[in-house]
Amino acid sequence: MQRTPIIAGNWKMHKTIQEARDFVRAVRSFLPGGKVETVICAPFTALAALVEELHNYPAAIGAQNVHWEESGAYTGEISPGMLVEIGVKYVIIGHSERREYFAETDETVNRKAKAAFAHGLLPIVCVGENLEQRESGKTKELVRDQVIRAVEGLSSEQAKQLVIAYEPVWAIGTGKSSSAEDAQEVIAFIRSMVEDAFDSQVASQVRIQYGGSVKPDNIMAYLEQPDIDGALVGGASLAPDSFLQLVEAVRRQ
Ligand SMILES: O=C(CO)COP(=O)(O)O
Repeated sequence: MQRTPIIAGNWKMHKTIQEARDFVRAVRSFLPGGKVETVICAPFTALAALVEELHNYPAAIGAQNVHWEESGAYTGEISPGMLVEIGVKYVIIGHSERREYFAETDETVNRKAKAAFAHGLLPIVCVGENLEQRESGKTKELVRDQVIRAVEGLSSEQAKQLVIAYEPVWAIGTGKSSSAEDAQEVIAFIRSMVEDAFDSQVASQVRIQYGGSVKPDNIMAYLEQPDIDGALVGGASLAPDSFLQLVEAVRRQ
Protein backbone atom coordinates (compact mmCIF):
# COMPACT_ATOMS: atom_id res chain seq x y z
CA MET A 1 0.00 0.00 0.00
CA GLN A 2 1.49 3.29 -1.14
CA ARG A 3 0.88 6.03 1.40
CA THR A 4 0.90 9.67 0.28
CA PRO A 5 3.44 11.48 2.47
CA ILE A 6 2.08 14.45 4.37
CA ILE A 7 4.06 17.52 5.34
CA ALA A 8 2.26 19.76 7.79
CA GLY A 9 3.33 23.09 9.20
CA ASN A 10 2.17 23.77 12.73
CA TRP A 11 2.37 27.52 13.09
CA LYS A 12 1.35 27.38 16.77
CA MET A 13 0.49 30.91 18.03
CA HIS A 14 2.27 32.69 15.18
CA LYS A 15 1.10 34.92 12.33
CA THR A 16 -1.61 37.52 12.04
CA ILE A 17 -4.07 37.28 9.16
CA GLN A 18 -1.92 39.58 7.04
CA GLU A 19 1.24 37.62 7.80
CA ALA A 20 -0.54 34.40 6.92
CA ARG A 21 -1.71 35.86 3.59
CA ASP A 22 1.80 37.09 2.79
CA PHE A 23 3.23 33.65 3.55
CA VAL A 24 0.92 31.70 1.27
CA ARG A 25 1.19 34.24 -1.54
CA ALA A 26 4.95 33.60 -1.43
CA VAL A 27 4.69 29.81 -1.51
CA ARG A 28 1.48 28.78 -3.24
CA SER A 29 2.64 28.71 -6.87
CA PHE A 30 5.55 26.44 -5.90
CA LEU A 31 3.47 23.79 -4.16
CA PRO A 32 3.51 20.38 -5.81
CA GLY A 33 0.35 18.32 -6.00
CA GLY A 34 -0.11 14.60 -6.23
CA LYS A 35 2.84 12.85 -4.65
CA VAL A 36 2.84 14.95 -1.52
CA GLU A 37 0.09 16.38 0.64
CA THR A 38 0.81 19.81 2.08
CA VAL A 39 -1.06 21.13 5.10
CA ILE A 40 -0.80 24.41 7.00
CA CYS A 41 -2.15 24.40 10.56
CA ALA A 42 -2.72 28.00 11.51
CA PRO A 43 -4.29 29.97 14.38
CA PHE A 44 -8.11 30.08 14.22
CA THR A 45 -8.16 33.74 13.19
CA ALA A 46 -6.16 33.10 10.00
CA LEU A 47 -7.97 29.96 8.82
CA ALA A 48 -10.66 31.54 6.64
CA ALA A 49 -8.15 33.83 4.92
CA LEU A 50 -5.88 30.88 4.21
CA VAL A 51 -8.68 28.80 2.74
CA GLU A 52 -9.47 31.71 0.44
CA GLU A 53 -5.83 32.30 -0.56
CA LEU A 54 -5.24 28.60 -1.28
CA HIS A 55 -8.39 28.04 -3.31
CA ASN A 56 -7.27 26.04 -6.38
CA TYR A 57 -3.77 25.44 -4.96
CA PRO A 58 -2.63 22.01 -3.74
CA ALA A 59 -2.57 22.64 0.01
CA ALA A 60 -5.05 21.93 2.77
CA ILE A 61 -5.69 23.96 5.90
CA GLY A 62 -5.70 22.60 9.41
CA ALA A 63 -6.68 23.96 12.82
CA GLN A 64 -4.66 23.30 15.96
CA ASN A 65 -7.49 22.36 18.30
CA VAL A 66 -11.22 21.66 18.31
CA HIS A 67 -13.93 20.97 20.87
CA TRP A 68 -15.91 17.73 20.78
CA GLU A 69 -19.37 19.28 21.15
CA GLU A 70 -21.16 20.87 18.24
CA SER A 71 -22.41 23.88 20.19
CA GLY A 72 -23.16 24.91 23.74
CA ALA A 73 -21.92 26.84 26.75
CA TYR A 74 -18.18 26.31 26.18
CA THR A 75 -16.72 29.79 26.28
CA GLY A 76 -13.71 30.16 24.06
CA GLU A 77 -14.10 26.88 22.22
CA ILE A 78 -14.55 26.16 18.51
CA SER A 79 -16.63 23.22 17.23
CA PRO A 80 -15.85 20.78 14.40
CA GLY A 81 -18.76 22.10 12.31
CA MET A 82 -17.45 25.65 12.58
CA LEU A 83 -14.12 24.54 11.13
CA VAL A 84 -15.73 22.52 8.36
CA GLU A 85 -17.93 25.50 7.48
CA ILE A 86 -14.90 27.60 6.55
CA GLY A 87 -13.20 24.84 4.56
CA VAL A 88 -10.75 23.47 7.11
CA LYS A 89 -9.77 19.86 6.38
CA TYR A 90 -7.41 18.79 9.18
CA VAL A 91 -7.12 19.41 12.89
CA ILE A 92 -4.18 18.76 15.19
CA ILE A 93 -5.37 16.99 18.33
CA GLY A 94 -3.41 16.35 21.52
CA HIS A 95 -0.28 18.31 20.75
CA SER A 96 2.08 18.05 23.70
CA GLU A 97 1.77 21.79 24.31
CA ARG A 98 -1.97 21.35 24.74
CA ARG A 99 -1.47 18.33 26.95
CA GLU A 100 1.02 20.23 29.09
CA TYR A 101 -0.48 23.74 29.29
CA PHE A 102 -4.18 23.17 28.65
CA ALA A 103 -4.96 19.92 30.46
CA GLU A 104 -5.55 17.87 27.32
CA THR A 105 -5.83 14.19 28.27
CA ASP A 106 -6.02 10.92 26.37
CA GLU A 107 -9.75 11.01 27.02
CA THR A 108 -10.28 14.47 25.53
CA VAL A 109 -8.04 13.53 22.62
CA ASN A 110 -10.28 10.55 21.93
CA ARG A 111 -13.46 12.62 22.18
CA LYS A 112 -12.04 15.22 19.85
CA ALA A 113 -10.86 12.63 17.32
CA LYS A 114 -14.31 11.02 17.22
CA ALA A 115 -16.06 14.38 16.90
CA ALA A 116 -13.67 15.48 14.15
CA PHE A 117 -14.38 12.37 12.07
CA ALA A 118 -18.11 12.64 12.70
CA HIS A 119 -18.02 16.05 11.00
CA GLY A 120 -15.62 15.16 8.19
CA LEU A 121 -12.49 16.70 9.69
CA LEU A 122 -9.30 14.63 9.60
CA PRO A 123 -7.38 14.47 12.88
CA ILE A 124 -3.62 14.67 13.18
CA VAL A 125 -3.22 13.05 16.60
CA CYS A 126 0.03 13.84 18.40
CA VAL A 127 1.75 11.39 20.72
CA GLY A 128 5.20 11.31 22.27
CA GLU A 129 7.19 10.90 25.43
CA ASN A 130 8.94 13.53 27.53
CA LEU A 131 12.60 13.35 28.51
CA GLU A 132 12.00 11.73 31.88
CA GLN A 133 9.83 9.03 30.32
CA ARG A 134 12.42 8.40 27.65
CA GLU A 135 15.30 8.19 30.10
CA SER A 136 13.42 5.75 32.28
CA GLY A 137 12.74 3.47 29.31
CA LYS A 138 9.00 4.17 29.21
CA THR A 139 8.71 5.52 25.66
CA LYS A 140 6.88 2.57 24.12
CA GLU A 141 4.60 2.02 27.09
CA LEU A 142 3.59 5.68 27.08
CA VAL A 143 3.14 5.93 23.34
CA ARG A 144 1.14 2.70 23.28
CA ASP A 145 -1.28 4.09 25.88
CA GLN A 146 -1.64 7.37 24.00
CA VAL A 147 -2.29 5.65 20.67
CA ILE A 148 -4.67 2.99 21.96
CA ARG A 149 -6.71 5.49 23.92
CA ALA A 150 -6.82 8.00 21.06
CA VAL A 151 -8.27 5.50 18.57
CA GLU A 152 -10.79 3.85 20.91
CA GLY A 153 -14.21 3.66 19.25
CA LEU A 154 -13.06 4.76 15.80
CA SER A 155 -14.24 2.64 12.88
CA SER A 156 -11.68 1.00 10.59
CA GLU A 157 -12.72 3.37 7.81
CA GLN A 158 -11.98 6.33 10.06
CA ALA A 159 -8.73 4.90 11.37
CA LYS A 160 -7.41 4.47 7.82
CA GLN A 161 -7.71 8.20 7.31
CA LEU A 162 -6.06 9.11 10.57
CA VAL A 163 -2.72 10.87 10.71
CA ILE A 164 -0.58 10.23 13.76
CA ALA A 165 2.33 12.52 14.56
CA TYR A 166 5.05 11.03 16.74
CA GLU A 167 6.60 14.03 18.47
CA PRO A 168 8.99 13.31 21.33
CA VAL A 169 8.44 16.24 23.68
CA TRP A 170 12.17 16.71 24.32
CA ALA A 171 12.71 17.27 20.58
CA ILE A 172 10.09 20.00 20.15
CA GLY A 173 11.58 23.44 19.61
CA THR A 174 14.88 22.37 21.16
CA GLY A 175 17.02 21.73 18.07
CA LYS A 176 17.61 18.23 19.50
CA SER A 177 15.87 16.01 17.00
CA SER A 178 15.40 12.29 17.46
CA SER A 179 17.71 10.18 15.30
CA ALA A 180 15.93 8.88 12.24
CA GLU A 181 16.52 5.30 13.40
CA ASP A 182 14.99 5.93 16.83
CA ALA A 183 12.00 7.70 15.24
CA GLN A 184 11.57 4.79 12.81
CA GLU A 185 11.61 2.31 15.69
CA VAL A 186 8.88 4.11 17.63
CA ILE A 187 6.83 4.79 14.51
CA ALA A 188 6.98 1.13 13.42
CA PHE A 189 5.85 0.29 16.95
CA ILE A 190 2.93 2.72 16.62
CA ARG A 191 1.97 1.07 13.33
CA SER A 192 1.95 -2.30 15.09
CA MET A 193 -0.30 -0.82 17.81
CA VAL A 194 -2.72 0.31 15.10
CA GLU A 195 -2.64 -3.21 13.68
CA ASP A 196 -3.49 -4.64 17.11
CA ALA A 197 -6.34 -2.16 17.53
CA PHE A 198 -7.72 -2.67 14.00
CA ASP A 199 -6.07 -4.88 11.37
CA SER A 200 -3.12 -4.99 9.00
CA GLN A 201 -4.98 -3.15 6.26
CA VAL A 202 -5.64 -0.16 8.52
CA ALA A 203 -2.06 -0.30 9.79
CA SER A 204 -0.68 -0.21 6.26
CA GLN A 205 -2.77 2.83 5.37
CA VAL A 206 -2.53 5.06 8.43
CA ARG A 207 0.02 7.81 7.94
CA ILE A 208 2.50 8.43 10.71
CA GLN A 209 4.65 11.55 10.74
CA TYR A 210 7.69 12.47 12.77
CA GLY A 211 7.82 15.88 14.48
CA GLY A 212 10.43 17.62 16.62
CA SER A 213 13.12 19.99 15.31
CA VAL A 214 12.63 18.93 11.68
CA LYS A 215 14.57 21.24 9.35
CA PRO A 216 15.38 21.22 5.63
CA ASP A 217 18.80 19.74 6.40
CA ASN A 218 17.57 16.75 8.43
CA ILE A 219 14.19 15.88 6.90
CA MET A 220 15.61 13.47 4.28
CA ALA A 221 16.89 11.07 6.94
CA TYR A 222 13.35 10.67 8.30
CA LEU A 223 11.75 10.30 4.88
CA GLU A 224 14.15 7.47 4.02
CA GLN A 225 12.70 5.38 6.83
CA PRO A 226 10.07 2.87 5.70
CA ASP A 227 7.40 3.76 8.25
CA ILE A 228 7.77 7.56 8.36
CA ASP A 229 5.23 9.27 6.11
CA GLY A 230 6.25 12.89 6.40
CA ALA A 231 6.70 15.47 9.12
CA LEU A 232 4.84 17.84 11.41
CA VAL A 233 7.00 20.94 11.57
CA GLY A 234 6.93 23.92 13.91
CA GLY A 235 9.72 26.50 13.64
CA ALA A 236 10.90 25.62 10.12
CA SER A 237 7.37 25.99 8.73
CA LEU A 238 7.20 29.69 9.57
CA ALA A 239 9.45 31.05 6.80
CA PRO A 240 8.44 30.55 3.15
CA ASP A 241 11.93 29.43 2.08
CA SER A 242 12.40 26.69 4.64
CA PHE A 243 8.78 25.55 4.30
CA LEU A 244 9.20 25.15 0.54
CA GLN A 245 12.48 23.30 1.03
CA LEU A 246 10.71 20.84 3.31
CA VAL A 247 7.88 20.34 0.83
CA GLU A 248 10.39 19.88 -1.98
CA ALA A 249 12.29 17.25 0.03
CA VAL A 250 9.09 15.27 0.43
CA ARG A 251 8.24 15.62 -3.27
CA ARG A 252 11.69 14.34 -4.32
CA GLN A 253 11.52 11.38 -1.97
O1 LIG B 1 5.72 20.86 17.84
C1 LIG B 1 6.11 20.69 16.70
C2 LIG B 1 5.18 20.50 15.58
O2 LIG B 1 3.89 20.25 16.05
C3 LIG B 1 7.55 20.68 16.39
O3 LIG B 1 8.05 21.95 16.59
P1 LIG B 1 9.54 22.30 16.07
O4 LIG B 1 9.60 21.84 14.63
O5 LIG B 1 9.64 23.79 16.21
O6 LIG B 1 10.47 21.53 16.93
